[in-house]
Amino acid sequence: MASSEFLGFSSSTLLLAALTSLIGYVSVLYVYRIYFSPLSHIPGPKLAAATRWYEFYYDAIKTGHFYREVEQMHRVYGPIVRITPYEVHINDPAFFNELYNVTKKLDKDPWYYQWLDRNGSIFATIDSDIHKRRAGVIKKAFSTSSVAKIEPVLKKHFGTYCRLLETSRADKKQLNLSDVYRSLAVDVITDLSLPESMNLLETPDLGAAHSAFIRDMTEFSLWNRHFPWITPLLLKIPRWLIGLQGETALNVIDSLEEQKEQARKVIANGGKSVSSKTYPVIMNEVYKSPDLPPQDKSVKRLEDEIGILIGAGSETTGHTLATITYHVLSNPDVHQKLKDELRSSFTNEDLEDVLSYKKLEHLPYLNACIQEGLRLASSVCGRLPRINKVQPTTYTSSITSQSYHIPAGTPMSMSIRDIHYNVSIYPSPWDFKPERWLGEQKVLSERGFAAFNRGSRSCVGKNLAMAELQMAIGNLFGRFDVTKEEGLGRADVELEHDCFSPFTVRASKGVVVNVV
Ligand code: HEM
Repeated sequence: MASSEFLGFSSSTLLLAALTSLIGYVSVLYVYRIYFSPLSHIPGPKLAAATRWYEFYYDAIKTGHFYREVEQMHRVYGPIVRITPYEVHINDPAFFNELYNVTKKLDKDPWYYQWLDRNGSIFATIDSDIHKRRAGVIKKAFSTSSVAKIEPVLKKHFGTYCRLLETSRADKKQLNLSDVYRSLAVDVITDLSLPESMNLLETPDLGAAHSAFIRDMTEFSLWNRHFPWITPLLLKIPRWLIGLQGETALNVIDSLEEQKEQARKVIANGGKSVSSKTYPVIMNEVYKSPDLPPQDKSVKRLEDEIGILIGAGSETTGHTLATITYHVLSNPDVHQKLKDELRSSFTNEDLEDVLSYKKLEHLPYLNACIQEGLRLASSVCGRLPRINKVQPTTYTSSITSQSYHIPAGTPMSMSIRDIHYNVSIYPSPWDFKPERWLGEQKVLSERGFAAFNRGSRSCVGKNLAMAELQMAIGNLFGRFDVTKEEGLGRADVELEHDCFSPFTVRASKGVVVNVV
């Protein structure tokens, strides 16, 4: 047999046959997906309906730009669009409560939520029943009464934050609050949940390297969504080889290893606190919980939970705080009103010490600024796909009254940002207007508010987050005089890359301020 032949066929004949088969397969798939799929009646661009490579291009190659395509699809095709061969996206505030509530037991979409390779965390747990079991312990730790008990922990970390502001004032040195806010949130969440706290605000770079690591890892993970073998494979590559890729790749690997180490410590100590922590440490509580089976206490599952607590607890809070700070400093009237409220509500003696959230939670203007910041920041910008495994769903457009049948098993997603920027709920949605949350407009504004999502999969850290937002903004504007660094602009807080968390343009230096 000649080397260029196989079973009597020449190599060129074989190549032609392979090519013809491939073209045939792709054509049949295209025709099926566009004309015969159970989703073929849902409007949307044909290319997006034909192949997931469309999303891949904007999501992975263009780093989190698919959201822009989805927004454009809605402008062209209306409130429901087929954004991939398998998924529909809806932009209609009237449908939000139907999709995200406590009564319907919807699953999360495994394809979408696998991107961080944290599949054992409550965040990425797909099945609603397994989620209920796992989330119980963590929800208890963040209930209003539990957050009240950890006030001393908050005061300690916000004390460090206020000292940094004082030092910055004394040394006349600018402060990058984008980094400081993220690090502050990491210090709080790691103190509350891990055997060892990270104390990033006590490091020379105030945690800037950690913020960079979270961003690099999250952006890289977009590729993992499309090729879920990438992260597990990366973790098998020897450290020296990864080192050839540079510092960033090493930082990612080292931080992941550190999280694994913390999980091992929880197990090795049998869930007992070995540090000076006198309050229940969340991961210890998870490990000791009688409600969880042994498989829910493996190193990998604890490690997944730790990674998510750190990421979810810091990026969201950090981005929201940076957004509020930028907008308050950019609106002199708002800035003045906020300072007036804070400074007239406390004595000089009160203002010498860290203001606790218990003193701040009832101040109307402060909380209006926070609500408005949560809305504009929409710190979870990723779409949130849910699946009803059992029953089909009917979506009726609140605008055209047209109904669409969505088969059981279809991922259906909505984006919090779409609701928060809807003109019928929030007129001039791009403007920072704390007044929306006061007086008569408040009812409508609150009806649309979804920063922490709604229903059974809503944010478990909401109470902690609110306390942190109140303390960070209340202390900053109540106790310090701050000005914007020249050049600071809206792009420094605006969503550019949707990595589930909103990331700004890479060139941004963050929200840099002077304390005067
Ligand atoms: C401004 C701050 C925050 C915002 C805007 C926010 C927003 C959200 C949203 C929208 C979700 C739902 C995600 C989904 O449906 O897939 C969520 C889930 C979650 N958040 Fe937050 N979050 C914030 C702060 C925190 C903090 C401080 C923690 C710390 C514990 C935290 C931990 C979590 C966890 C663990 C989940 C997954 C919950 C589950 O699936 O049961 N978040 N958050």
